[in-house]
Amino acid sequence: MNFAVIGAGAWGTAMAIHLSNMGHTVTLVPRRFEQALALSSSRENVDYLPGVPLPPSLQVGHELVPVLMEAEVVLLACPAQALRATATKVREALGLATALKLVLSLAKGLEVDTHLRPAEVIRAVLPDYPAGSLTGPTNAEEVARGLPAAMVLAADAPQALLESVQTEISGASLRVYTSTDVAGAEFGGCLKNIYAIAAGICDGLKLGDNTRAAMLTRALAEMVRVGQALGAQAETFYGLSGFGDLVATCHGGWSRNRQFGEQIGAGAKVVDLMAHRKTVVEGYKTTAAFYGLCQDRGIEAPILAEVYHTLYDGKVAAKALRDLMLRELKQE
Ligand SMILES: NC(=O)c1ccc[n+]([C@@H]2O[C@H](COP(=O)([O-])OP(=O)(O)OC[C@H]3O[C@@H](n4cnc5c(N)ncnc54)[C@H](O)[C@@H]3O)[C@@H](O)[C@H]2O)c1
Ligand SMILES: O=P(O)(O)OC[C@H](O)CO
Repeated sequence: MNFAVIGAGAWGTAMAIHLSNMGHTVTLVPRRFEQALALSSSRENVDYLPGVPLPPSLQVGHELVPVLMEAEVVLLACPAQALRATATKVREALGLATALKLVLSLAKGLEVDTHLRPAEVIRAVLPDYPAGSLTGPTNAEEVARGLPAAMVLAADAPQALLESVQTEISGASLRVYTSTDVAGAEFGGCLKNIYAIAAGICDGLKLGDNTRAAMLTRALAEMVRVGQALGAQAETFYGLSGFGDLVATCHGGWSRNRQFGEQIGAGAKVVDLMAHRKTVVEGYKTTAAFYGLCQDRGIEAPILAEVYHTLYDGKVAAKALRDLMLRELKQE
């Protein structure tokens, strides 16, 4: 199959490496021309995924027009806040002669101004193509190194198309499940970043395993409540895109969302952390988006609300935790 991966951060690069190793025709298209040149010459993404060589068969492109003439599946591998602009570039470069069958987001965040999920953003920009997300517990470096992982392919697309893409992406190192609950799969991937920040805050405050277990369990309950209230199916949150990604991200020493929370728990200022970032922490803006949604719709999400107050209102993390602990008591 012919894949175009638009965006060459850690995750786009890792997926391009995986697909290329599966024998597919893959073109990785970085945002900047200089990055395309650097990747082509060094055959390594030194900025975002150092230490993993690009397979010789992986093509690095810069011009979208020729790439999109051949691509059957386009993976949009940028931060959530850049998804609309990236999808717009795709729309502008798509000619009448295109093989395109499916557009997938790899991003895990809501668009902060509109509160839209990734597939909704894609659909708004590219209404003529089936859209969805490829999501789940997948740290880029592990996927790039071929360590076994599993994911969910959720899209509003004909089942035969979903199954054929599932087959093409799956192999001994990546097992892909399909889902038609696009909202549930996407909400899971977005929400877990907020709770990974919360888990990191607990680590930064030097709390124990009991705190972490309590936080994760209540976070899952909150994900189900928020997701269901927004139209997703509860059971999706117990799968790879929900529980699976929550566990991976909250435990993973590598997770940028968890590390960000850990620094806040240890006393760092959010503005300072955001000012010096090169890589994306999706949970930061996505917390604001979900907080707005929950306020608008009257959805009770106390952990999410405390993360919001910690990130945006200068609330001290230890006070946020204490307020969660001292909420009114209730049945589980
Ligand atoms: N890294 C992972 O392990 C991983 C795994 C699964 C999903 N994701 C998700 O994939 C998405 C991309 O993450 P990543 O890890 O590849 O990011 P990254 O932090 O490694 O790189 C950021 C990328 O975004 C690009 N970028 C920054 N601002 C942009 C803009 N305004 N317009 C277009 N592109 C812009 C940069 O050029 C770079 O390619 C995120 O939503 C993330 O949650 C990441
Ligand atoms: O490093 P993070 O926190 O962005 O997490 C990356 C992936 O979403 C894990 O599945």
